Amino acid sequence: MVSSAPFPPPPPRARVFLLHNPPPPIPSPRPTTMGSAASPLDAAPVVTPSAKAAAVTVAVAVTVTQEELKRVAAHRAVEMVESGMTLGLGTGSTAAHALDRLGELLRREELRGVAGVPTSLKTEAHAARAGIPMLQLGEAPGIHLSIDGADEVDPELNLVKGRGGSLLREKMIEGAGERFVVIVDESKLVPRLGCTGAIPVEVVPFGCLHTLGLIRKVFDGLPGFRARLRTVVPNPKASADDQEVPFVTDNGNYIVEMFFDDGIRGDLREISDRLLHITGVIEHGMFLGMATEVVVAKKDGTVVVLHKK
Ligand SMILES: O=C[C@H](O)[C@H](O)[C@H](O)COP(=O)(O)O
Repeated sequence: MVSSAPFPPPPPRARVFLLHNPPPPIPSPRPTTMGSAASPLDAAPVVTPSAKAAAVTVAVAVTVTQEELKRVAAHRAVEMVESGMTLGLGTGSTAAHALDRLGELLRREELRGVAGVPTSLKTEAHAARAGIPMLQLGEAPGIHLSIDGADEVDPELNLVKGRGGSLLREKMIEGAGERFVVIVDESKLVPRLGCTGAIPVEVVPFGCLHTLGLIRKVFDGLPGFRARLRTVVPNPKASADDQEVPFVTDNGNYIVEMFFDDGIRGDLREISDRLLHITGVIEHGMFLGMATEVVVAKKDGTVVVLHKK
């Protein structure tokens, strides 16, 4: 169990802060209801109640984007990295900020002797550009800490991952480490997994439509449940008539997307077992009980760290 925290429905993806001139002071870190340190957004000052009043007369709109919130969460997680650590390197737009920050700290020699195990080919290429030394899974004696984004985080810190298609390597690497720190902006907090989009399932290409049928049977009769094979248009400049083809993961597999009206309900571990029991299913994107910490960058300018209980 985790401490109670508000898990509202997804909010708008940008926030307008009203600033006065001169900007209000950055508040010092303060404890939160989750008992962890809060940090100010380093991209935009936090508006204090008195600043809000002043803003009525002299207002300058500054938009703190979702991208900036991702960066703030990523930088906070990288503060947990120590020299000599082996890291699981996550995949996605939030994890990309962590890669850039790690590269920067290694270049400045504020971190030394750090190596990363990449969770996708894309991350491998990004980490190489950032100058992060890399190891393959199994080469490292152990993974001290993994840092990765998530598509959704529920109140128990269960996750949906893999909407970018990288769930299998992520689960292998992040499940092998001592700590798994998830980095998200506030919009990723949900009351139930599957509220905001698909829960992906990686399947072998052979007989994929047969496997799709078996996955549908797990949720037989559930109102609103839908499942489909993820497809892509091979050439982005293709005409509307061009055939879509299955999306192929780094492992040469396909992805089935499961959709639920208002999220997935029931015993998630039992549902996980039933899915994994299907021959043809390789792994699914529910990461149950794996996250040890979740760093949440909030629109109000604070960063909250939720801990697994
Ligand atoms: O396959 C993709 C990964 O699981 C990502 O960690 C996840 O989709 C979150 O990505 P982003 O940080 O871009 O929202």
